[in-house]
Amino acid sequence: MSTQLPTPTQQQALLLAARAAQLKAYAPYSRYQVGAAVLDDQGRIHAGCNMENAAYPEGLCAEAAALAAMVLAGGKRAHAVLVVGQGGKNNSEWTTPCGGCRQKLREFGAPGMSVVCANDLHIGPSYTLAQLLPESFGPDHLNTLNDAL
Ligand SMILES: O=c1ccn([C@H]2C[C@H](O)[C@@H](CO)O2)c(=O)[nH]1
Repeated sequence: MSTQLPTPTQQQALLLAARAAQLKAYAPYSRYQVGAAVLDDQGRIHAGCNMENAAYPEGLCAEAAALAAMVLAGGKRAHAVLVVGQGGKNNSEWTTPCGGCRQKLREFGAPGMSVVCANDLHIGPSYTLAQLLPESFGPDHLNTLNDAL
């Protein structure tokens, strides 16, 4: 399976959308604002931001919000996702998706989907989902359910 790195133009479009979303993040508790943008099977981009809650576990990650926007718009598969968070000291760090978001991306990722990590200043490394979530569990394990789809 070949990895589908987004083109430089697509990466820039994803970064712009994710950055715009990041600026709208509701993160009063952690003060860690995250934006995410997914490129769907129709070439469209859907963005999301994190949304925290006074009851802390009820918070939502940016990747989950972006995937929900894709689903709402009728998108079926994410071909690429870009996540942007704060870059830490000297902007030398990148936000990588949390474990729960890796599983959510597993549900909607096209084969070879790339996960691009960025911070306020730089586009950083890209990963495949297989790198981020090896030996993963997914819809194909639920054969009986799949038969009904
Ligand atoms: O991949 C990630 C990692 C963290 N967060 C959010 C959750 C929480 O609101 C804040 C700090 O963990 O960042 C995301 O949105 N995506």
